[in-house]
This record gives sequence, structure tokens and C-alpha cells, in this order.
Amino acid sequence: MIKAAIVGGSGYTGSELARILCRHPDISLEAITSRQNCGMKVCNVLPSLNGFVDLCFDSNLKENGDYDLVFCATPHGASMEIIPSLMERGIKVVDLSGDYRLGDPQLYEKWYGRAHVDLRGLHDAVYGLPELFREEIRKASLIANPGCYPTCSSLSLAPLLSAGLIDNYVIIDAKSGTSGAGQELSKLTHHPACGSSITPYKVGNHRHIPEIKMVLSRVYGNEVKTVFTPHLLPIVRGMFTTSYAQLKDNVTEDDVKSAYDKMYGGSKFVRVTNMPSIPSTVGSNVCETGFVIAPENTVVAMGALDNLVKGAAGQAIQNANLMFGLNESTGLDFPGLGV
Ligand SMILES: NC(=O)C1=CN([C@@H]2O[C@H](COP(=O)(O)OP(=O)(O)OC[C@H]3O[C@@H](n4cnc5c(N)ncnc54)[C@H](OP(=O)(O)O)[C@@H]3O)[C@@H](O)[C@H]2O)C=CC1
Ligand SMILES: CC(=O)N[C@@H](CCC(=O)OP(=O)(O)O)C(=O)O
Repeated sequence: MIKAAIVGGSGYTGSELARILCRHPDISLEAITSRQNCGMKVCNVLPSLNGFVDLCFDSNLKENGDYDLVFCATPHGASMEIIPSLMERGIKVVDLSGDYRLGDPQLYEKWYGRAHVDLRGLHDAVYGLPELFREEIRKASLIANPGCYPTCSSLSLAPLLSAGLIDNYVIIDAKSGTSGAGQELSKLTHHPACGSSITPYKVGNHRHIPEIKMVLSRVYGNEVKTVFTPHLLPIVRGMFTTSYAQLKDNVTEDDVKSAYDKMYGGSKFVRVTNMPSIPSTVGSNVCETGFVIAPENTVVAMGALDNLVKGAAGQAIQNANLMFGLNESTGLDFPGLGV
């Protein structure tokens, strides 16, 4: 059994990790932290886990705790303070924050507004998008779990870039449920402010711009110019991305279809469909993606996923499975809700 702990277990992604891990056949959840709920039974704070998780919240991980694997479901800035000592103890870590994703300290400081304090970890971390970088993930000790928007948009655009079917300029229109913002109260996600609207935010300056550009450029082998606009949807879970790109001359619909089939044929967690939808992915670790060829030689690539599962906790467990040599879908083999 792989012994695991969650730091930040009372949050939305941390409690989603606990929900999935409590049924995982090869990973046992040994500890779960929350400073605010320290000493309380997990199932009293998170009643949906009653009968499934019999632990109390600790304020921090014990220094001599016997863990093989730690998930950090902590905010940006907090993760990089916690992770270096775990790495020194030889513990494998999956970090759900953005702290280790960008690889470059200058880029991190520019987009996250603070200096990085763990340059070694930043250098060694592997970006954990299994469908694109599976072999590196298998060998990693520290995984930078991707953001939800980068997962959804990159998986939808990757086949087009990998096959060289589009120009290196993409426009991504993205929409997310409010759980994407975490539990911290904010005016933007306050229900009366966003519950009857669709609300653009951080237009032109969201920290996922460099992350998406990094992933797409790796897949393409050259710089991909990236325009990205996020919006809040008046739903709790789920996200949808609609991306636009110019097809190269003479590219046919069959070429595009072959590119998606080649990349995702046989994939357990990416489902190619004419019409991706949030309800069919919510609750599952599946990203649905598909495309339409539109006038002006434009391809419209769409993606849908559950921001808390394939966009966070599910993908984190998928990465952990790969790091420990397990079947990638262990503990993640369940369908979406459908409505
Ligand atoms: N929500 C989403 O859809 C997604 C989130 N992410 C990322 O995952 C991470 C967690 O997000 P989310 O679950 O939404 O956040 P929440 O705000 O819901 O939860 C944060 C958790 O971290 C704990 N925490 C906060 N500060 C610290 C600290 N300094 N040290 C230790 N624990 C701390 C909190 O508990 P307490 O204060 O009691 O200790 C809480 O359990 C973030 O980095 C986020 O960006 C990534 C993809 C999608
Ligand atoms: C709705 C909402 O607020 N969403 C979050 C994205 C959450 C996510 O994927 O990721 P990271 O914060 O880990 O990068 C945001 O836009 O900041």
C-alpha cells in the first residue's frame, strides 16, 4: 500500500482528493491537514465523507510521519514553503498549485507576484499533463499538477498543433464554475455578483496565459501565440473552453479528425466527441474534446471537464498512479454524472 497524506484537505480540491482516495485500492490516506479545522473529525467537517474517511484533521504533517506520497492542495506561495522538506525526506509530491508549473523563476515572479523560494524544486518538477507528457511523469518525484484552464484548453488544441495543422496563433475563450476560485471569499464569486451573469475576469492578465503558452509551444515545437480570456459561469463545477485557430492551407476535415484520433484513440480520460459537454464530464476524470471546421478556414476546438477532477484532484491521482508504476486509471474508473 502507498501511504499518502493531503495538505489542505478541507479545501475544494483537497476534499475531492479525499473523496477519490478513500476508494483507491493501492493508496491509503494516512493524514489530512487543515489548520482551521485541526483536531476535528474529517467527516464532521466534510459530511459527504462520513463512513469513508475515519481521520481527524492535523494542523500540519508530522515531521516523522511515514508517507510515500503527499498531495499539496494548498494556495500558490504556500506549496513552495512546504515541499522542499518533503523532497529532502524522499517523499514523492504532487502539487496542485501553480508554484512549480512554469519552470522559470523570472516568469514565476512576473505572473505570481513573488520570488520563488525553491529553485531546485522548480527546476526538477515535471509538468503533470499525462496525455502529453506521460513518460516524464513516470520518472518524476515532484509533479506540478496543471491548472484547470490549461488542462482543458491544451488537451483540445494539442492534436492540431502536434500534427502541424494550424498557424501558431490561438484564441481561447474559457468559462469556469465558481469552485475554481477555491474557498476564499471574494466579491467576484459572491453569488449575487455572478449568479445571474457570465463574468469575464483577469482579461489579458490571467496567470494561465504563460502556462497554456508553455504547454502548447512544447507540443508544437515552437512559440504559440496565445490569447486567453476566462469567464465565471453561474454553476459550481465544470468548465468549457472554446478555442479558435486558422487552419493551414489545404488541411481537410479528415486530417483534423485523424489528428484527434491519433492523439486520443484508446485514451482512458480524453473522449473525442462532436459536442463536448460539462454535465457528461462532471464527477469524472474525463476531458471531452471535439472540433468543428467553420467558415474562413477556422477550426473551433472545444473542451469540457470537471475543474475539481480532471482539472485538479483526479489528474493529481492519475499522475501519482504513473509515478508509482500503477495502472494510470486505478481509483479513477468512474463515469460522470450526466446531468
Ligand atoms: N479549485 C479548483 O478548481 C482548482 C484549484 N487548483 C489549485 O489547487 C490549490 C487548492 O485549491 P482549492 O482547493 O480550490 O483551494 P481552497 O481555498 O478551497 O483550499 C485551500 C486549502 O489549503 C489550506 N491552506 C491554506 N493556506 C495554507 C498554508 N499556508 N499552509 C497549509 N495549508 C493551507 C486550507 O485550509 P486551512 O487554512 O484550514 O489550513 C484549505 O484546506 C490552489 O493552489 C489552486 O490554485 C488547481 C486546479 C483547479
Ligand atoms: C474560477 C476561478 O477563479 N478559477 C481559477 C483557476 C483555478 C485553477 O485551475 O488553477 P490554479 O489556481 O491552480 O492555477 C482562477 O481563475 O484563478
